[in-house]
Amino acid sequence: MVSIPCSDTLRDKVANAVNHVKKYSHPIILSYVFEIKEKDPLQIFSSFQSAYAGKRFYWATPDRTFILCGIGVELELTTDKKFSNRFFDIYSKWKDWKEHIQIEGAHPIGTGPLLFGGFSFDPLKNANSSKWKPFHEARFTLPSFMITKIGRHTLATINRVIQSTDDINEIINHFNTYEYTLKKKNEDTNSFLNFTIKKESLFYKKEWMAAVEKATEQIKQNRFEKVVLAREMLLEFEGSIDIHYVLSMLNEHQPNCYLFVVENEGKTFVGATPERLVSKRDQKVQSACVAGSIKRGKTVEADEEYAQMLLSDTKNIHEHQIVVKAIEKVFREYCQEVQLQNNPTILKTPNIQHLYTPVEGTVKKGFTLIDFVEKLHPTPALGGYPKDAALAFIRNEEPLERGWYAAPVGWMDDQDNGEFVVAIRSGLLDEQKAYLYAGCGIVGDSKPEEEYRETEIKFGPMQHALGGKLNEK
Ligand SMILES: C=C(O[C@H]1C=CC=C(C(=O)O)[C@@H]1O)C(=O)O
Ligand SMILES: [Mg+2]
Repeated sequence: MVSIPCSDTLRDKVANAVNHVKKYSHPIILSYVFEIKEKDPLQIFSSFQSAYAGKRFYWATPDRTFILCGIGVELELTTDKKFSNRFFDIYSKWKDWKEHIQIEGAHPIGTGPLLFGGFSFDPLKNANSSKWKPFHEARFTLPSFMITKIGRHTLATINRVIQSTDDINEIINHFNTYEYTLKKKNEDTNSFLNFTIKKESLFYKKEWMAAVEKATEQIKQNRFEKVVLAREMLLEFEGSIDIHYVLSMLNEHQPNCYLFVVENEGKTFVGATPERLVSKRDQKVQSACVAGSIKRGKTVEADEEYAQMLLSDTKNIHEHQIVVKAIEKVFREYCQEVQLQNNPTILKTPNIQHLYTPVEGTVKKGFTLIDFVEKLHPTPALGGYPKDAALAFIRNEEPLERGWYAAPVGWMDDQDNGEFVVAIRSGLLDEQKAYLYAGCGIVGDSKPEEEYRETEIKFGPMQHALGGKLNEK
């Protein structure tokens, strides 16, 4: 098992890093990666609750074979730039840092210095509240330390940003202390539901239904083809929401979904989304078209019947194909080879089933992960088509601030590997309040009542994780 080197070697590495800082007049990220005894990342997440609450993140893939748990904030990159600039501003800030990174230890993808964070859905939406303010138009953090679970392997990363004025002994101490903490820490971390829903508020039902009606009329007049309209639900609690409880519930009850948690001081953005925006590993990029929905059946037979109905439903196929067309276009432009199947299959989550078309490609030279994020966001599964007309409609008609809901959330490393999901089936937790979000794709033959019912199903996973009801199937 590899470890932090003995103090003499570590002292040499740190001295080297300090020299680099002096030579280039730029701080450096020194990153140590080593394998540790198998640990449960959920336990790690919660065992740092008291000392690091507000400074953690969590990420798990749908099959849970790749998990990240970040603790502490070593570096924070934010931007309040509008439009696409929010993507490129973050990218260029990270690019500056990439010249000043030193990694020690074998570091498979998903270990070493990586940023975790996300982007706003639409910087042009007027914010009437300060609800999402600390999240900025984009915010990414480099954790002080991180656990990466890859299959059965558990790896630890300890990061330190070294400034020219830093004391060598203090830096060495940083690595030794975190190494000790990571290897030893193993508290009992069971948590129980000790908060209860006091009040549930749904806003603007009439206005939302009217917006759906208006959208279908404009679609029929060919102003645009599709728009995604979302709703907000506010839950108020007796007692403080325990994020470890919420995350454990999502982990257990939302298989087949990505899990993400972004803590930002007093606020936490959390969700269990089935939808990948883009993943890039070396030159391979993958995305997924997830749009078109139907409920789960109570029996295997009923469930299959619903799946077959969805696969042949013209309204849902249309809703889905608009997404396929848009994602395919980006892949054809940025990739040299593109693979996608002709017909959608079914993606089932415990609450709902979706039409699903995965897309894969080999990236053309010169295009980066952020190029894909920028170009894809929002896909017509979250915004609509054409993009600008749909966004303008959402901005004017949707009675809520999306913040980071339906926007890209994920991670990226220093070698341009990373993955972003679209942050749906999610909520913003703010002390004793939780704001939940759910939307649906509106096309010409959408019926407001049916779309409303679809959003009710989509609120289900977060409502349940917060101690509320699990939508009956
Ligand atoms: C916008 C959401 O779902 C999207 C993703 C899958 C299916 C969708 C649909 O069928 O309408 C939506 O496009 C949401 O869950 O908040
Ligand atoms: Mg739909």
